[in-house]
Amino acid sequence: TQSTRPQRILDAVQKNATRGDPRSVVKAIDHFCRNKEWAMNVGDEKGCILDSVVSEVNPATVLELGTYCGYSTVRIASLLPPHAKLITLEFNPDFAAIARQVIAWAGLEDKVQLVEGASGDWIPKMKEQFGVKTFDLVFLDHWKNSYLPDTKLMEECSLLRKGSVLLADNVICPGAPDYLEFVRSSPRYKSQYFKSHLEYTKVEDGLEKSVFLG
Ligand SMILES: Oc1cc(-c2ccc(F)cc2)cc2cccnc12
Ligand SMILES: [Mg+2]
Repeated sequence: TQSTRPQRILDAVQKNATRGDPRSVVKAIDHFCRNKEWAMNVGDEKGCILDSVVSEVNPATVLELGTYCGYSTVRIASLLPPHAKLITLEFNPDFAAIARQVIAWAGLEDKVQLVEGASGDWIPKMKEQFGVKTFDLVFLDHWKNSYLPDTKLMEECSLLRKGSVLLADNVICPGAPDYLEFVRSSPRYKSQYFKSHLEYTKVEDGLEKSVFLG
């Protein structure tokens, strides 16, 4: 039977990465996607910026919107302090099934809760379902036209506190113009653009870091 690209990414991890070693999982996926098949992981260049923001925030609670194969989930979770929690939402069940196995291979299942479904449905349930009060860090990496509505929804659900950090991937390519306009013009956010490149390419892309001011 024909395999899918996420399946081939998982195979590359299971063949080339060491169980329980998150950095080797990240390296194996980057090597596969740079040399064999492009895939929409945040990648190593933007991934280093992600790592620096995670380390700076040192979050106890993280929400990731858009798991795909779990590449950024593994990058983030590998940097979290002992009792910190990462909740990652994935709409596509096939992606979620692969991501669970990638996260398990990295040995990070205790730090990660992967939830299948639509962000718009799950964001209002975060408090009651997962006992989350607020998120210290949110990584937006799902459908670009969901960035803005989901951000407004997180505000409405009081899931952001003074100092919560939003980090958004792909603000240039594919682009999230309405989101960028909002966080850059709103008095309730302090925004900063980190120029980079679309994963595994020379095309411009970047991450937008926005601190919620309360
Ligand atoms: O990092 C990403 C990249 C792309 C993308 C796809 C095709 C292109 F030609 C260029 C960029 C899509 C994403 C969708 C969701 C989360 N991240 C994405
Ligand atoms: Mg992305």
